[in-house]
This record gives sequence, structure tokens and C-alpha cells, in this order.
Amino acid sequence: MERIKIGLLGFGTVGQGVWKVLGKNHTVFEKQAGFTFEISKVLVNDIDKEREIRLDEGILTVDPEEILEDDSIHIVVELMGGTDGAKKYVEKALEKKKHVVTANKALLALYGKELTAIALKNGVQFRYEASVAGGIPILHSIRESLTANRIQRIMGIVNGTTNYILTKMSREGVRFEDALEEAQQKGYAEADPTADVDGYDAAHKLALLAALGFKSGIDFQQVYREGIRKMTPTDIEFAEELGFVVKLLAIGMEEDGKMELRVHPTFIEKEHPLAAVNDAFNAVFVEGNAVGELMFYGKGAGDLPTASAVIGDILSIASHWNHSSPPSYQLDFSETCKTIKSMDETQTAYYIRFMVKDSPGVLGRIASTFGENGVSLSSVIQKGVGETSVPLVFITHKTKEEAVKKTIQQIGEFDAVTEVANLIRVETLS
Ligand SMILES: NC(=O)C1=CN([C@@H]2O[C@H](COP(=O)(O)OP(=O)(O)OC[C@H]3O[C@@H](n4cnc5c(N)ncnc54)[C@H](OP(=O)(O)O)[C@@H]3O)[C@@H](O)[C@H]2O)C=CC1
Ligand SMILES: N[C@@H](CC=O)C(=O)O
Repeated sequence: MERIKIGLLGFGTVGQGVWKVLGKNHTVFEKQAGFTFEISKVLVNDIDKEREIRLDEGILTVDPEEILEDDSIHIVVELMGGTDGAKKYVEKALEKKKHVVTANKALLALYGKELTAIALKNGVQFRYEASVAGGIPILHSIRESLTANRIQRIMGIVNGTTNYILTKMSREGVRFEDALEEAQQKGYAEADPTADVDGYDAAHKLALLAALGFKSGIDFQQVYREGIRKMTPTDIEFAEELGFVVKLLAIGMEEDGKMELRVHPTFIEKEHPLAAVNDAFNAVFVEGNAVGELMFYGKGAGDLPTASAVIGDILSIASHWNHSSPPSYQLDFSETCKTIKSMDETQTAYYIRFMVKDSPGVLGRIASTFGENGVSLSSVIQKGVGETSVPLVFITHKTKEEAVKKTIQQIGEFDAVTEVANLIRVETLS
């Protein structure tokens, strides 16, 4: 049986996952693909580092040229993360006419268009199913299975680390720092976890989903992004009391050629299908004009689920091995980017928490200011009578963000208001 040699760039959580799954299921792959697969070289930073899997001497290297210049290696799998080094190596691999598989959403969101063009020029495949939602086959589904639709909405929990942190904080009252450390130990977090916590990772994934779903180019800088650092135990308790759970949502919509692309912590009703998605699980809700509403659910991070998607890509490449023109599996990176709406134009409901001096008439004055700006309210909660500064919480009905910001600015100037403590968007089912 012919042997396909693979060079791995990176042997961390996902790289070792790929090694394990290839070892575990290799007979199935051989039968299915008609090839044997061998990981012949693995690039790392530090050969002597303690790892769960110890490789035979000679496989690990710190020299990328041992993979990129080796003509017997046909597939390069980039699992090192980061953008600069990864871009340089992926570019070179494609120029050397090697197929490339990557799980690196940051790389794709910033340089996907360029790399796709190089792959096309060299007649090789460039695949990245693992880059969005780990083990969930979401890119393939949108790209292939849902192609008969005009996709109108994509909304999901696409970052396992933040979902793990929010689940632990809400259910077990675990501190933010402790929950993050657990997520890092489990291999969910990026090498620099600010990418998770500050919403960059989810924004990279949303950019890719939008490119594919809404058939647009990507301008990553225009994706609105907020992370979960501002989530306090106080806001999580209010969410619970008001019948909501907090999730970091990636929301994309397209209408009349205009896209809305935003990532932010969101209150969703407990009955919402995404409310039941906990720990490092991901879920992506897709709405198409023929199929209606769909929801994809599964493990969005971790060694084996991510390896499942990476190896799926390797097997797809193998299934077209001797074809003269392999299918172009490209996102629509080549298209120009559709207009992206500003946040001021966005319409949603809001949770707003002020800290106020508990004096007569404060609540009435604040409520009237909302009314004067055309923002109608659906709930109000005041806590801790008689204290010097107490929380006063409002939930608005759906309204334009511009009006909400203007109202908050006016209220923030009242003497009785000591702090505009938080603003969190609310997505409802209706
Ligand atoms: N973890 C997850 O659940 C998921 C991760 N991804 C993506 O997969 C990729 C890999 O993630 P993950 O496995 O978690 O990352 P890790 O940090 O666990 O592993 C990174 C690996 O790459 C090596 N590496 C990093 N930079 C260099 C460099 N400049 N030169 C040589 N080797 C280098 C590291 O070497 P050394 O071992 O010596 O430190 C390590 O082996 C990332 O793009 C990530 O976004 C995608 C989906 C899920
Ligand atoms: N750090 C990412 C890993 C998968 O993409 C996450 O937490 O989702």
C-alpha cells in the first residue's frame, strides 16, 4: 500500500491528539483511503520538553526546513498556532506543492485570502475544518451541505475556554482566574489565553463563518469584539434571578448585502437552545432560507475532538490523491467584504446595571430618562436599601444601540449615580 508522509508543525494539545487518533484508528483509515499514513517529522520549539507522548529519536526537530524541504513529505499539518511563523511555514509548504491542513483560525482570519491564492496557484489543497468549533463539522456543512441556501443568520458559542469559565462561574461560583487555569490545564485555551478571554478567538471564528456563510471577504478589524473579563459574580447572580444565563456569543446576520458581525457576552433566556451548552462544548445555530433553523453541537476544543477534524481533512486530501485537479476547498476569501453595520445601528435588548445612592426619586428620574430617549423597559430590580451605593438593574426591550448609549451617558452624569457598572446585550427567542 502506498504511504503518505505527513509533517506536523507543532506537537502540543492538538498535535498529540492527531498522533493518538492516527495510532488508534489507523487500520480504518488505511482501509478507507487505500494508503498508510506516517507522521515522519514533527516540529517543536523545545525537543526536551516533558510531553504525554514520547516520540522516537529523530522524529522531533526544531528545524522547519527538515519538513518543508523534504520532498517525501506530501502533507504539512500546521498545529503550532500564532500568525507570523505559521504564515511563513504554511506559505513555503504550499509553494513546495505540499497540501496543508491547519487548525489556526487566527492565521486564516488574517491571511486566509493570501494563502488560498498560493494554494490555488500551486494546485494543492488547503483545508481547515478544525479551525472553527473543533470537532463539529461546521465548515464542511456550510460549504457543501447547505449550499442550496442563502444563509441569513449564524449564531453560536464557538470558544470552549470562555464557555468553560462562564459555566464554572455560574454553576459552582468558581473564581474567574481559577476557572481559566482549569481550562488551560485541560488544553482548551490558546497559548496566550487573552485570545480566548478577550474574544479574539471567537471573532476569528465568526469571521470565517461569515466568509463562508454570507459569501463575503473578511475584514477582521471590523468584527465587533468584547470579551468576558467584565463578567462579575454580581451580574451572573442578576442573570440567574432574571431567568437568563450568560454566554459569549458570536453573532452574524446578513440582510440586503449588509452584515452584522459581533462577539460579546450575552444574556440568553434559560429556555434558549444555546443556554444548555455548557463546559467546553460549542454549538452553532444556522438559519438558511430553505432549510430553516439548524443547530450543530459538540466538543469545540481539546485534543481528540480537534484531531478528529484535522484527520478528516487529511483523509479528504487522500481521497483525491491521484486526481489531476483536486477540488478547490476554499472559503470565499476572494470576494470583496460586504458592508459591516456599525454597532450603533444594531438592535437588541440590554441589561444595564448602575450603582446608585439610594435616595428618593432616583429610580423615577433614571426610568424617565430611558423613556425620553425612546428606550422602553421590561424589568427593573433594585437591591440593598439604605446602603451608600446599591445596584439598580434595568432590562430594556429591543432597541437601537445608539439610543441606549446616549441614555447611559446622560444617566451616568446624575449625582446619585456612582457608576455605570455594566452593559450586557440580551438575545431573546421572540
Ligand atoms: N487546543 C484546542 O483545543 C484547539 C486548538 N486549535 C488551534 O490549533 C493550534 C494548536 O493548538 P494547541 O495544540 O492547543 O497549541 P499548543 O500550545 O498546545 O502547542 C503548540 C505546539 O507548537 C509548537 N510551536 C509553537 N510555536 C512554534 C515555533 N515557532 N516553532 C516550532 N514549534 C512551535 C510548540 O512547541 P513546544 O512543544 O516545544 O512548546 C507546541 O508543540 C492553534 O492554532 C490553535 O488555535 C484549534 C482548535 C482547538
Ligand atoms: N482556545 C479555543 C480552542 C479551540 O478553538 C477554544 O477555547 O475554543
